[in-house]
Amino acid sequence: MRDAPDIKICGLTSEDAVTAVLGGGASHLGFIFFARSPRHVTPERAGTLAAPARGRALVTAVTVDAEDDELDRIVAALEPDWLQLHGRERPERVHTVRTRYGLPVMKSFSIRTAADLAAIEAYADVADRLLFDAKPPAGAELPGGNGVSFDWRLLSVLDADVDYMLSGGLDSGNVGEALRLTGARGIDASSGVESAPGTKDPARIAAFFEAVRAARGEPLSGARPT
Ligand SMILES: O=C(O)c1ccccc1NCC(=O)[C@H](O)[C@H](O)COP(=O)(O)O
Repeated sequence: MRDAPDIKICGLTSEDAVTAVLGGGASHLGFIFFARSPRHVTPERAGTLAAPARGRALVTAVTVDAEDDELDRIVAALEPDWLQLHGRERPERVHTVRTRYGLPVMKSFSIRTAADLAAIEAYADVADRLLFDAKPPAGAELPGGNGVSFDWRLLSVLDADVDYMLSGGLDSGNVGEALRLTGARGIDASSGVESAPGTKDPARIAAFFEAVRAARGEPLSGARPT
């Protein structure tokens, strides 16, 4: 059987959500630093929320075309394990960020068609991991967290050694199919585990982890032998 996929739950804004995500067994917690997002948190608030995750899951700071001074504040207050660059950062910028902070960088790509995958080649030597998200719908305010999926079959052309997280509209109802189709080594969800934009729902979070376990043929947490 494949290794269990990394699971990142993104856009955490409350202690209850952090507890639910850690309880589910997330490998990564994501905090959003983008003022227009309903999931935006300050670096200081993210640092407080992330405290219980230390040593249990990797803390990821999600930024969008951030300048050095903003990244300096985030890194100082949050001490993230990963930086996720979710804007239009060019390979040179990814390299600069990675070198400046000495942290691994996950670079996001907006995917709608096969042609959108051509961009990844230029990042092969500068990004530690890729994240494939759906291209935002026309008129969307946010570059991520839109709850829309792309055609996962597009990823079948990738070499097996391309390390990526799959995101975009994942929820408990479709994550099993997404894993089956892509074999992704990492998955990322945000709005699919919310009851309203920016409000994570512990029951939906639990259902998401159960769906991943079910897809892997693992015992469900409610059905484990005592
Ligand atoms: O989630 C946001 O509000 C957001 C805002 C600005 C940049 C990135 C953002 N999210 C990044 C993520 O990694 C999300 O988890 C990813 O886009 C998937 O979101 P969803 O489709 O809602 O599951």
